[in-house]
Amino acid sequence: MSPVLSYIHHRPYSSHNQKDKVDMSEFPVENIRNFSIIAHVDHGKSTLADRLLEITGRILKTDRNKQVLDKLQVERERGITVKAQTASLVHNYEGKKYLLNLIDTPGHVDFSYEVSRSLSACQGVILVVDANEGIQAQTVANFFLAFEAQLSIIPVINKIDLKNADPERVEKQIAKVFDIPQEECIRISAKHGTNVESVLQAVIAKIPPPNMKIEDPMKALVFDSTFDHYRGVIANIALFGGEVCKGQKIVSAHTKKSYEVNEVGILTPEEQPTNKLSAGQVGYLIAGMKDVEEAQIGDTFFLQKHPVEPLPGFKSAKPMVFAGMYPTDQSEYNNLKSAVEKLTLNDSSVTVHRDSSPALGAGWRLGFLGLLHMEVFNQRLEQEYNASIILTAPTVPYKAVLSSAKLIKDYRNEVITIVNPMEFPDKSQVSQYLEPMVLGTIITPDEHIGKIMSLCQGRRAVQKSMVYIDDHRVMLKYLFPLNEIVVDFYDSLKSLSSGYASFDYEEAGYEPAELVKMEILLNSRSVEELTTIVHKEKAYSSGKAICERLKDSIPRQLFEVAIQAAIGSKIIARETVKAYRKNVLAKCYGGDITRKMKLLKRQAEGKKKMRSIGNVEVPKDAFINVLKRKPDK
Ligand SMILES: Nc1nc2c(ncn2[C@@H]2O[C@H](COP(=O)(O)OP(=O)(O)OP(=O)(O)O)[C@@H](O)[C@H]2O)c(=O)[nH]1
Repeated sequence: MSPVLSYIHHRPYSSHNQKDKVDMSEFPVENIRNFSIIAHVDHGKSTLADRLLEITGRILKTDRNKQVLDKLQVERERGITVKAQTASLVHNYEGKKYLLNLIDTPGHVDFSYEVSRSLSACQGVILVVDANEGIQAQTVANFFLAFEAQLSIIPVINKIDLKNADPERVEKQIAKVFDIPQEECIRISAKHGTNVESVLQAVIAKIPPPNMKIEDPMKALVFDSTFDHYRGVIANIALFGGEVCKGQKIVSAHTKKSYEVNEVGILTPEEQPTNKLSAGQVGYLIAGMKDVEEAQIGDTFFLQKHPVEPLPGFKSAKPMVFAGMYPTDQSEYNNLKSAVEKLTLNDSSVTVHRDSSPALGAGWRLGFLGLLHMEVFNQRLEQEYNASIILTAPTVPYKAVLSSAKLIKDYRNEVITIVNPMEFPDKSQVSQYLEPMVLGTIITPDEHIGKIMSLCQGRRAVQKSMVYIDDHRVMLKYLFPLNEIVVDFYDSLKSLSSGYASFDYEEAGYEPAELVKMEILLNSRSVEELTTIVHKEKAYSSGKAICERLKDSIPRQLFEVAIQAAIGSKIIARETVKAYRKNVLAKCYGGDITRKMKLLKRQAEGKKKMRSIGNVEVPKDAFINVLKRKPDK
């Protein structure tokens, strides 16, 4: 982390905040607005949020404060928002003072679950669209989330300063796809601050104040929660009625446990304690909860003396991608366990189940929202907890309808879900396998349609619709088997379209499929991390490709290594790595002992990054690389 980043990371907000304490008593409900900014990745949501924070005096106009709402190190490095953050802003308009609660939302397709939960605390959204790129797949997905939640939508065309900006064309797209009149669009440059003030005015004028009453019993919706080592769980809440203050006894509708409130306050975006939070307001609450499970997202808190009907929660996040995770060295198990526990405290969308395997020892089977989510989690474990891990091939949740003979023997449910390829039931016990499907939206300039259609066909997808959103851009809908898009579909799509096509997807149930378990063998020993469930039609090509790629990633050893792909006892592909000995001392003529020692030490360190399968040594990072197909060109 650069010194500037570390400054932001640890002390995100300047002392400017201290002078500017927000007095909550100044804000009756009609002067409150709760809103989110939604957009396709990179269309400028965080930049706009920063500008809004600046205009309202929450942060200073310096480069150091750039993208204040993107707090995690991975977010800064990857330039994506992973976790939603909240900030309360004060703004004067037409002689009145308003409290504007901005709830930041992540933009990537993997995190659309976070978007929908942020929206539940809002009455309106700012829909940001890039003036050059126009409407993209996530713009469409996010628009419909907001539309279905019946929120007011303020369309904003950003980056009008760009040379190729064409705000008029984007306004026409918005009118066509979303049925929003062109003249409602606000043209801005978030980067330069141009016209950003009118966005704030639109928030006040067009988004209704929350329709909630202080006289009603206290009802607080938990829309996010984080864990702090000193203070326990910090729950972000939106008050749908009544008031809550320090010292009161509250109850969780979900766990039925009661707590005494230690602190309430608003986020500016750092925590600022207040005397109380009232109906319509958004803020945080601390009540001695030790575990994020105690403040589940979607839960309702109420006062012990005044029980209420809980608010409708959200659908809980459904993991779409599963992988096994094991410590490279079993003696590291306990350290890794505590790192996984700490990380999942702040990311309740990861599911964790203990797992063990004869080859890899004790570990976990983790469920993620998507592959990016999995990579971000992995990166955080390595960066923040210095953990060294082995990840197995990601798999999607398949289902199997067990045949009656098998059912009678095991007293089991008729349909089982398989998240671990090692537990894939044999064909003889199954009457039907099912695979998860998704409905994908692709938006692309029309010159790439041909290549994209053949990419989709190659992924067993079925086209559902094709609509022109303007003269040159097309929106395609396809039904995909989830397995076909999980690993590298997005990379291929980007590379085929020179980066211009965008993609988003939603769940679309299950369909029958011919599935088989494919094992990879190294000198006849199965490599558990590479065992996958594949479609029968794809087994040969995928087995062949994995063997070829493994051949490139396995260094030559003292003996010959046979790499094979097998379905049951049938070998479907084979490659061979010829024997060879790498003599690291070969370059070391003469008798410089310290240099020899150095080279041997380096070789030993290299070996630590290897995993032995039987007597074959495989570099650890070979596993995930081997599974990634090369982007189709
Ligand atoms: N020229 C120009 N660039 C902009 C403008 N607004 C944002 N950008 C740039 O666009 C890129 C993406 O902006 P972000 O604000 O990080 O985008 P985002 O939508 O928050 O991205 P996610 O958080 O990953 O969803 C950055 O390099 C910004 O500097 C603008 O008005 N004009």
